[in-house]
Amino acid sequence: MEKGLLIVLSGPSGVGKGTVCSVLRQKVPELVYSVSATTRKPRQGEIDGINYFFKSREQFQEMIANDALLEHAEYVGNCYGTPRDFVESTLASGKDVILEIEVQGALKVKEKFPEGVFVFLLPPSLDELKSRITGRGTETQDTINNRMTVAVEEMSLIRHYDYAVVNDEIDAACHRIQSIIVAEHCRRDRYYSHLADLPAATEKV
Ligand SMILES: Nc1nc2c(ncn2[C@@H]2O[C@H](COP(=O)(O)OP(=O)(O)O)[C@@H](O)[C@H]2O)c(=O)[nH]1
Ligand SMILES: Nc1ncnc2c1ncn2[C@@H]1O[C@H](COP(=O)(O)OP(=O)(O)O)[C@@H](O)[C@H]1O
Repeated sequence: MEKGLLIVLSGPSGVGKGTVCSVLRQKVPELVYSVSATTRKPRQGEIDGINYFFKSREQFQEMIANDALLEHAEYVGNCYGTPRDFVESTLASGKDVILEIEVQGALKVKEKFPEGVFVFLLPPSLDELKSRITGRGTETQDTINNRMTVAVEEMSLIRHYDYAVVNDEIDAACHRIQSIIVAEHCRRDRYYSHLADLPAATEKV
């Protein structure tokens, strides 16, 4: 069976990754979202196992020691990581998986899955980024400042990505990502055996 596509979506805090991902999941229900582990405290309304697997530092270290994470990174004082088994088994079953992760983790995934599709979500401007993260109302002023500093560093790594998508309008950004997924499937179809009868078919013409 063909493996599914691994789609990695990164972008600075507040750019709209979570929002775009949840709209994308409604539009493309067959796309499987990987739930990360984190040591960050749950925000109001976040549910363990749905938004994240919320872990203590000790539990997170244990996951690392057991090689249970495909990648992990520290981001503004908290640890985040992608559970390995879920991603590998879902891809092996032929389904597409989307990871919503920061840049350091994405670059580690790229080493292991160079065939992955790496998409960077950009804000229309830095001013708009700051007003989105402030408007969300989940972070203290200190955290917002730290995240803005990290955002600028992160954006300098965009050259490692295959695609840049500006999140000006949510639906337009989702549409662009859907187009990327369709295009990547078409690109990979060049190699796969389900087209094996094509030469025979063309010979007949
Ligand atoms: N490396 C890595 N980063 C992750 C993972 N899960 C989430 N992140 C990233 O960690 C950063 C902080 O996430 P979070 O605290 O939820 O803040 P938010 O993305 O601004 O809502 C974001 O850039 C996430 O994309 C993961 O499994 N691995
Ligand atoms: N295209 C957009 N236009 C305006 N606001 C947006 C857009 N995308 C996301 N937002 C808002 O920006 C804030 C941050 O979005 P969120 O998805 O939490 O970002 P991230 O997951 O990248 O940190 C939220 O309040 C969200 O409603």
